[in-house]
Amino acid sequence: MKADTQATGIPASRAEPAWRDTAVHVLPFLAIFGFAALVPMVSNDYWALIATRAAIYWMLVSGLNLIVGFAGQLAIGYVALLTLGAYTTSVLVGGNVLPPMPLFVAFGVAALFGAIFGVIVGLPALRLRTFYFAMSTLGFATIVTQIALAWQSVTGGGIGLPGPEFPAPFNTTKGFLYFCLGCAVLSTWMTANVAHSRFGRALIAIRDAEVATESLGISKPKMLVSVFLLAGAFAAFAGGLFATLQTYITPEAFNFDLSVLFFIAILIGGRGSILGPLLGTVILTLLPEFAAPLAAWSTFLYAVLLLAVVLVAPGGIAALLDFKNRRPLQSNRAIVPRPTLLPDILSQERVKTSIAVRGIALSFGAVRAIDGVDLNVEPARIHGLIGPNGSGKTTMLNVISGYYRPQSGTVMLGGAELEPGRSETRAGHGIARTFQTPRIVGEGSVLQNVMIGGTISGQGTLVESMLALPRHRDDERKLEKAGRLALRVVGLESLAAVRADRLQHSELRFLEIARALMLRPQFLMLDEPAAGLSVDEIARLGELIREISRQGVGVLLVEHHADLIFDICDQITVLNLGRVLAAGTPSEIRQHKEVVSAYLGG
Ligand SMILES: Nc1ncnc2c1ncn2[C@@H]1O[C@H](COP(=O)(O)OP(=O)(O)OP(=O)(O)O)[C@@H](O)[C@H]1O
Repeated sequence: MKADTQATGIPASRAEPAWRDTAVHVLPFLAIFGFAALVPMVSNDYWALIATRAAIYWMLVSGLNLIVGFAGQLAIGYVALLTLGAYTTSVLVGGNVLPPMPLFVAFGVAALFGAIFGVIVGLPALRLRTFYFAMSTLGFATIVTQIALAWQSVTGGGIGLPGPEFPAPFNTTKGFLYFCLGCAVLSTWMTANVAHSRFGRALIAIRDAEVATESLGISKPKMLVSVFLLAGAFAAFAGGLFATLQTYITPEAFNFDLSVLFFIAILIGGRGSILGPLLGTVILTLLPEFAAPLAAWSTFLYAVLLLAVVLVAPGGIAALLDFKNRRPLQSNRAIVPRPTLLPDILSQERVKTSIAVRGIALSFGAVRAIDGVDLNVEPARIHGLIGPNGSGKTTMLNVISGYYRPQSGTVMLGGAELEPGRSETRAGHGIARTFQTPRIVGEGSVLQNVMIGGTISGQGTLVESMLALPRHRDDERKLEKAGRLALRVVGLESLAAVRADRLQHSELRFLEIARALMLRPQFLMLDEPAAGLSVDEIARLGELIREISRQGVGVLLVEHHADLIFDICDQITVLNLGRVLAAGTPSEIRQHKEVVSAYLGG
């Protein structure tokens, strides 16, 4: 099992020997599960039952963690899926509706129901923002409980019904604990595999850098639906185990406190981690045992604990355990790109087509941001787009990259129109971009951030990643190799393992270029890449951009540094108040009277 001890959920460095890296990540899990396995030998049945409960809760939380901790979706009412699984298995095994079903078939059906309802509960996340989505999941939890109460002929209503019984050797306290521990180990392994895959990285990117995710061709709806399926199945399976543990279930067993426990376990554990939320689940399951007189106040206790964690360690348990990122970084770091390595990473297929922008107009209310602009981005050429603040440069870039839908005009690529307002389609056409304000996953390592750029090049499915099958391993090998190469190209390889939010602003700009290169782009659009860079860094950036274009890539460069623009561009378009003021070669633009007086200065 490969799992993390740091806040990102994904191992950052291979600098240490592989076995030591693996051991450091796996040992805490072995210790926790090993300790749980020893409980029946060193204690009584009561504590074995508590350990069983923690294992069942963790099975649910491990799936929910991908939704909350990784994808950042506030699914609070997940007790609904526990309830669904508990009633489905109990009803099917009990034969209330159909002839009694074999136990493990009933668990399979429950997991299937859980997957389907997991998507139904999750769908609002595609449209609703944060708290509205949280409310919708709570609403679902209430509906499920009400159905369990009202549908007496099947669920027994308020009186309830017996949970499914397990056959030997799992029909003893010890046997059932080991069965649940086995399920918990399996769910940890599967979710850790997802977390360490291109899917896990994409989920974190959806959470922290959604706009960048779209530019890399990652489909948020597809990603979210996949994890809703997975988490729903895990939660319903856990529900079946919960019903067995309870021996008899009534709707009151599935109260709001449980939903809060699952959710807070992830928050105090730390976003984007597996070990943190596992520890969070264990702590919250044990808490009422050690604070028995306060058991009725459990929600209050959870809230206090959450508040304490937010105040003392905002990154949760995972951040406390992230020792690697406490080491000080070398100061006076110089970024030294290696443009000569570019042929190894860029696509060798050269396109002859250009991006042709015709008659684009876009207003924001009364502000006419772009007013009938034409321009071409040609392969192997650098096209500079300059103009005063507010002249429409970034808006133009956003129209080409599909973030804005223009009110009129077209963006063509080799004779075919690029779909307006569909940014996630551009990566597939080989169009990459960077952002005026770097959009990165701060809690992710530099290498992970770059690997996110290659997400769509992977071949394996989510299920293959979950089970660590060969295509997943192959994808990871290739992505890591390409990521390290991209970092060498931009000169950041020595920072591969460092959390991205520890980087200097100039380093983030080069990091975004490395991420864009992972798409092996035919076109690269750079939004003020020299902003905040020193003179030396700008010179190196210029050389890098020039070499990128020499490799056949068409570059659109939005920039305020006139020296850089005139130094490296083949063609320049000057915008003013959303219109083309001038277009031509650098020497033509230098002599353009209006440009000189309006923008370059006398
Ligand atoms: N999302 C938006 N909503 C409303 N107005 C916007 C929006 N985006 C841009 N604008 C307006 O459109 C105009 C063009 O903005 P844009 O950011 O494209 O200019 P720019 O040339 O990139 O400026 P800068 O060099 O300062 O980045 C400005 O007046 C800006 O205020």
